[in-house]
Amino acid sequence: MAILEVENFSVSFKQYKAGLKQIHNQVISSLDLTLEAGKILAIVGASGSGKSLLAHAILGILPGNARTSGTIKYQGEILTPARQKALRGKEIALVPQSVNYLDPLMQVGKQVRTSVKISEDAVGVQRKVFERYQLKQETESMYPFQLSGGMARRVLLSTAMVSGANVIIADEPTPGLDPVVMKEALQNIREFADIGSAVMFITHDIDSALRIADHIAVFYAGTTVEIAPVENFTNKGEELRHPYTKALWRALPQNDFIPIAGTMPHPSELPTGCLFAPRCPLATPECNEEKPQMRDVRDGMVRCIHAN
Ligand SMILES: Nc1ncnc2c1ncn2[C@@H]1O[C@H](COP(=O)(O)OP(=O)(O)OP(=O)(O)O)[C@@H](O)[C@H]1O
Ligand code: NI
Repeated sequence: MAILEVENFSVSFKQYKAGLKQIHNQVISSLDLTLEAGKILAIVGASGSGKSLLAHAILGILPGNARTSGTIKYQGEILTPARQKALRGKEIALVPQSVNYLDPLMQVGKQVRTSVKISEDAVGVQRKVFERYQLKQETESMYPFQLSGGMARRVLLSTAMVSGANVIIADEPTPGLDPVVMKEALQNIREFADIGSAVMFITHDIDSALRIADHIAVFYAGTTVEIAPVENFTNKGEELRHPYTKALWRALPQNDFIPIAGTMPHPSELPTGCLFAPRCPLATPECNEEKPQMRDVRDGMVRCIHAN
């Protein structure tokens, strides 16, 4: 069941440069995606491709100078700024990357309790979740600066878990972890889906996405180029649809380990046609004419006129 639907959604920033020259940064373009209950959609893409901005758009925490168009619906109804504010941290929760999201001046137990539903026993729920994540009871009276990295990660998970949110957005929750801790962190994210939440898992790392996600959305220069079931990431990538997804897959060390030539275009200088065309081995003159629409191909979606 679709819980969150992003439809034809775009985000841009107007910025002034020296001499009052105005530049227009199109950071998310015509994006469509859907989060389903009990499923993980991983958002995979290079740095600067717009992953965090999408998360912030859903939560309603974009910077004030951002302009948006298109719609985001939660349980079939449009998410207005007022609704986003009311649902944030309750029905739509963020698992942030960094402990900096915690209030440095508040004991962490207390912080977690503020996310417990009003109808429930806050202290009891917080202690239970700390036990679940193997945080000793004395942790509750610590301040964020006293936590180790691992403890901080579990406190952040606790906050999302006690909220009982229907939508969990995890933005790069696993950078720089050793393999054992990584496995646990990924398992923790999977658990949110297993108890019925719709999960958006943002990561640079295709490998960790493939370990827990149901579908992978590949981001490039502010939009999805492909949404594919994880099973398609196999062998030489024959089942994948977009040349960029195939190239990303083949670039992994366990595959051909061949980097993709060229760089992603900056949001102020997007090509008029297909955003990937300047780097694409399959590009033809038509690719430069207009932006390809996202279309259904087999059991996935792709934005490429040549895909089949
Ligand atoms: N407040 C802002 N004003 C103008 N441009 C911005 C602003 N915030 C982000 N951007 C631009 O939007 C683009 C997308 O940024 P975003 O943080 O969403 O990328 P990301 O995919 O999350 O990258 P990373 O993997 O490094 O976290 C970048 O080019 C960034 O410079
Ligand atoms: Ni980011």
